[in-house]
Amino acid sequence: MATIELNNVKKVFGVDGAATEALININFSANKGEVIAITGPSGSGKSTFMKILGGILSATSGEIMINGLNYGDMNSKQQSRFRLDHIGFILQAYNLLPYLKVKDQFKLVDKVKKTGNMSADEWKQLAAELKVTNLMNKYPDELSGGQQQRVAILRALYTNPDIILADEPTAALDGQMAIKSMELLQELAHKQNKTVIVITHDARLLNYVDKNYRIVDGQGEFIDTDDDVLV
Ligand SMILES: Nc1ncnc2c1ncn2[C@@H]1O[C@H](COP(=O)(O)OP(=O)(O)OP(=O)(O)O)[C@@H](O)[C@H]1O
Repeated sequence: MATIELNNVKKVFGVDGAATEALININFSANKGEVIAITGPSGSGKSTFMKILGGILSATSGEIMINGLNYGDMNSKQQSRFRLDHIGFILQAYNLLPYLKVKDQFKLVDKVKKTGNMSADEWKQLAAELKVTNLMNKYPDELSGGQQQRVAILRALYTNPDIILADEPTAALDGQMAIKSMELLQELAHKQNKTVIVITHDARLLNYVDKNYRIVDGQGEFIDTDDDVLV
């Protein structure tokens, strides 16, 4: 069974004359243990696709199945709980809370999700790998973009999600750290059987993915990962 399945998904923003068809007819599936790149030109629908996948945005029509459950059948409370338990988001805006020091971002997670998070040892080890150990007493606005992005990766992985949705997770990182982060995501998929879906414009990262789902003008298809068509 696929972990994620989208059938005939459509998303229209606005109404009548002002309507934008961001996604026209999306059919997509992802399995456990896979890293899938989402590529395509600017404005083609990639972020919209990712938001629908993560339940941040609802589809205009179509079916979204995650871990065998129909997302559309859940009420908003069930959807929030499902997201917390199963999905790790690494978004462009880093989703760190501005009024909390880095270390307190994790304490907050412990309050809302009391079980199943990383152990203290796992957390320390990953923090060291991502080079964020010495940033724990800082507020997000005291960090560079790359530092915020690395903390956001740690924060997203802290809950041990089985699905990781990342919107350009390496955009603010230097080359070496970008590769290291992709290796980390690939390892999580291949060794821990997680599903990793990554929007990227960076051709180098295609070396770390199993499939490339390309979206153009709201329509998507799987293409060969050797075709490094990104824009
Ligand atoms: N909240 C919104 N309201 C109205 N239109 C929107 C909204 N969000 C996105 N769109 C439109 O939907 C289309 C797809 O946008 P989307 O952000 O998904 O593209 P993208 O492929 O992620 O682009 P980029 O690579 O530049 O981030 C665009 O035409 C965009 O203007």
